Amino acid sequence: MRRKISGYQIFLFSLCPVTLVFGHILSYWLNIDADKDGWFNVYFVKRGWFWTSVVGWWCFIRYRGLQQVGSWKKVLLRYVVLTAWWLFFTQSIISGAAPIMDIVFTLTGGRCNFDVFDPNEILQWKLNEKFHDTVNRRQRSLAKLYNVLKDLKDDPTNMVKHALSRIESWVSENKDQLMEGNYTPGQLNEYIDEILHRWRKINSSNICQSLGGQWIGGHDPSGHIFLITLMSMFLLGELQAIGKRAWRALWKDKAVFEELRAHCIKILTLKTLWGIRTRRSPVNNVGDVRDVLRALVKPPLESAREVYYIVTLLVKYVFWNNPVILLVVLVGMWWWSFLITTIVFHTLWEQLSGLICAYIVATLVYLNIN
Ligand SMILES: CCCCC/C=C\C/C=C\C/C=C\C/C=C\CCCC(=O)SCCNC(=O)CCNC(=O)[C@H](O)C(C)(C)COP(=O)(O)O
Ligand SMILES: Nc1ncnc2c1ncn2[C@@H]1O[C@H](COP(=O)(O)O)[C@@H](OP(=O)(O)O)[C@H]1O
Repeated sequence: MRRKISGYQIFLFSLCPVTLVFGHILSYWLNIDADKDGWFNVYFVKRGWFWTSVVGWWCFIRYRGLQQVGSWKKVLLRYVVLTAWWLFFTQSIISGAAPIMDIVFTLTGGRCNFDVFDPNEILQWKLNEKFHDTVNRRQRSLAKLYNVLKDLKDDPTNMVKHALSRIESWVSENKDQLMEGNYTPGQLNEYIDEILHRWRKINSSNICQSLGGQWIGGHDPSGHIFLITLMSMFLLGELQAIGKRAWRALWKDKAVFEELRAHCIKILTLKTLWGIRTRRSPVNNVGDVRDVLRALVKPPLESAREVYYIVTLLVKYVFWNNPVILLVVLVGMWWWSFLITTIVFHTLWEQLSGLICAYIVATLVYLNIN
């Protein structure tokens, strides 16, 4: 018998593909800059599986409890399958072996590149502006490369020494003290490339990054699109099972909003220095200094107490009673980052391969959830 697909499942299975198409269309009109090193990307998206696991796991505990062994076994199995696929696809879990996305990249002609100097500037010795996309990243990569080359300085030729001195001068921006040698920038690039590839098997983007190299040339399935598709489908997929309970809990706590309103009103109507009437002395008709002092100290203390009540209420409402709010916020954040990736980063084919690899596995996992 054919199973009927619900409206929610249509949303679940179409969210990422539709966003990819939407983002691709937007990319023709929009020309935006996205900061790869921004806190949102570095601390949230790039550690996305961690946040997704914590929030998903917490929702599960709060809505299903740990007693119903039957239900958590199934959830755990789905979680393990998705986690294993994320690990195999994006991380080097077996020592020496590259993750699937990096194998695809190297098989299609990509490699770790060390074109540090501009080969066309033979006399000027300029840094290659295509070596990493921002000045900051270029400087950081040069610092890494410098440290690696320093460890290799026992190399019999003095080319390493030469490369080192040139990179050092760029890192410290002390270009005038360059030691001249009989090499062209292109030769030095080739040389750095050759010794590093000879010294170490650079088969993953992580190793390449740690040496300061640039991972370019092949088909590079988008890690962000892959990870965000997997994370969103996991969170939204599990929401199917806890959704009704979560929805009921959200409305059961309505009294909280009344309480919050009352505390906010209290803050807004607190008597300030200007609102307080001082008692006047019958002798010289001067205001009571104690009243003034009270007016200075009391309102801030009372507002601090009210703010404390508001924060406690909100934390209890969101984190303890309704963690589904965290889940929805997280999905919203992932969706936004996904959209930015589709507009700014990778080719369409690289976005599609990232999407398809995550989508197929997540769809198999969530098509027959019950
Ligand atoms: C709603 C109900 C949900 C039910 C959940 C049920 C059960 C869960 C059960 C158990 C879970 C137990 C504990 C969970 C808590 C913590 C575990 C967290 C473990 C981790 O994941 S730690 C590692 C975190 N690492 C990341 O997140 C890295 C992600 N980043 C990447 O993969 C890459 O940076 C990239 C692919 C995004 C980009 O790569 P590049 O292109 O830059 O190379
Ligand atoms: N939404 C986003 N916001 C900021 N940076 C993003 C991004 N999507 C992708 N990137 C960056 O683009 C590069 C390719 O991403 P990916 O292959 O994971 O899709 C990565 O750079 P870095 O690896 O140099 O940090 C990544 O951080």
